[in-house]
Amino acid sequence: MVKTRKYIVKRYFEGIPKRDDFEIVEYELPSLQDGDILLKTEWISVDPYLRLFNKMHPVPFDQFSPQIATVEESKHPKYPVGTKLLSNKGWCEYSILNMNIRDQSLGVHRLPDMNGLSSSLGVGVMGPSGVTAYFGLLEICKPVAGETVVVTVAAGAVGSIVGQIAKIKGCRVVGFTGSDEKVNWLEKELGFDKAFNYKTVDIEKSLKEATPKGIDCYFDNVGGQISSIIISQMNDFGRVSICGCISAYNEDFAKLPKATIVQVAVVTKQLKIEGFLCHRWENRFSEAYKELHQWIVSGKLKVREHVTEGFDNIFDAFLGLFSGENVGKAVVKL
Ligand SMILES: NC(=O)C1=CN([C@@H]2O[C@H](COP(=O)(O)OP(=O)(O)OC[C@H]3O[C@@H](n4cnc5c(N)ncnc54)[C@H](OP(=O)(O)O)[C@@H]3O)[C@@H](O)[C@H]2O)C=CC1
Ligand SMILES: C/C=C/C(C)=O
Repeated sequence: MVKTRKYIVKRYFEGIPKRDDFEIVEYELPSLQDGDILLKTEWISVDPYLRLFNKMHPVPFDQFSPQIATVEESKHPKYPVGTKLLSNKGWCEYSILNMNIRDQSLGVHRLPDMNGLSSSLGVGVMGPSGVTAYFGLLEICKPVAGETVVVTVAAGAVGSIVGQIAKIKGCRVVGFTGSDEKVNWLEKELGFDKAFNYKTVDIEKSLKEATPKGIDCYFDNVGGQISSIIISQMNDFGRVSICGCISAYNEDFAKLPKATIVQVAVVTKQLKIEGFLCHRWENRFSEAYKELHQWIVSGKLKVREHVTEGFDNIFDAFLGLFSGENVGKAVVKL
């Protein structure tokens, strides 16, 4: 018998998530049945969308999130001991999956070939964050060399990849982020042409100065007033990829502060604005992994992880997303 622990959401979040919205439950897993595999979790991803989709299930529910686990015992011939899987099994130490009766909501995938890279990247650049940046930028913004790309939440898991892909494609890249340390990292290490701390600069003025040829593409991770300002400064036929709006996730959507309307700019500049969920390109993920991997090993794409250690610290790692603690992808090592 294997003893395990998992986080259960016992109450919906109101405002910023609180530790006692969760309960940690310890229990024994049953013995394996035909088709079952026993998974030992190695890496857990904490993501803004856990906040956004908090009310998707009736409470209580097991906290979902991407995680990487290794098969420790197997009663399925195609998943021998040692196989590494990415799934949405969430915040738990061990779990059992039946691979004959596949639960689609768990999104179980074999880890792509990491060729020597850390398996933790399977929840980051070689996983959901990578495909979000890759397809969200290339398929929706379709940046062309010489164009100007702006990205918000630029030092995060998705934004830091977006900016670097745009540079690889020959664009001028401007990023907004929440600290001077992050600004330095973007400019000095990732090669952004310009980055700003949105907490301390005049956004409208700084953006104008940093984009002398205007803005052709905007990758929006944040929503709110900063996005309205960026959209209002776009060039004719600009493209906006709406990836997320983290500035609103802890707010009551019915009482959100007003942001400047963007319709005037959208109509007069004939902008294209499209939201997306990364799963849209699921059947093309391998294409993205191949190219992202090549960029990483050739040194064109730099990857940074913000690693928290230990099952008991998962909640703190999650909360850190909303105060800007992480630089790069936030992951928890079990
Ligand atoms: N559409 C899709 O399929 C997907 C969408 N997403 C979205 O992409 C965005 C980025 O996610 P991800 O890269 O994983 O997370 P990050 O690694 O970027 O972590 C969160 C960061 O958000 C910033 N932040 C937090 N609260 C606020 C706020 N109130 N205002 C402005 N910035 C804030 C902080 O950075 P800072 O210091 O810069 O403020 C923080 O470090 C999110 O909106 C997420 O929902 C992610 C994955 C898939
Ligand atoms: C799958 C993730 C979606 C968002 C909006 O974060």
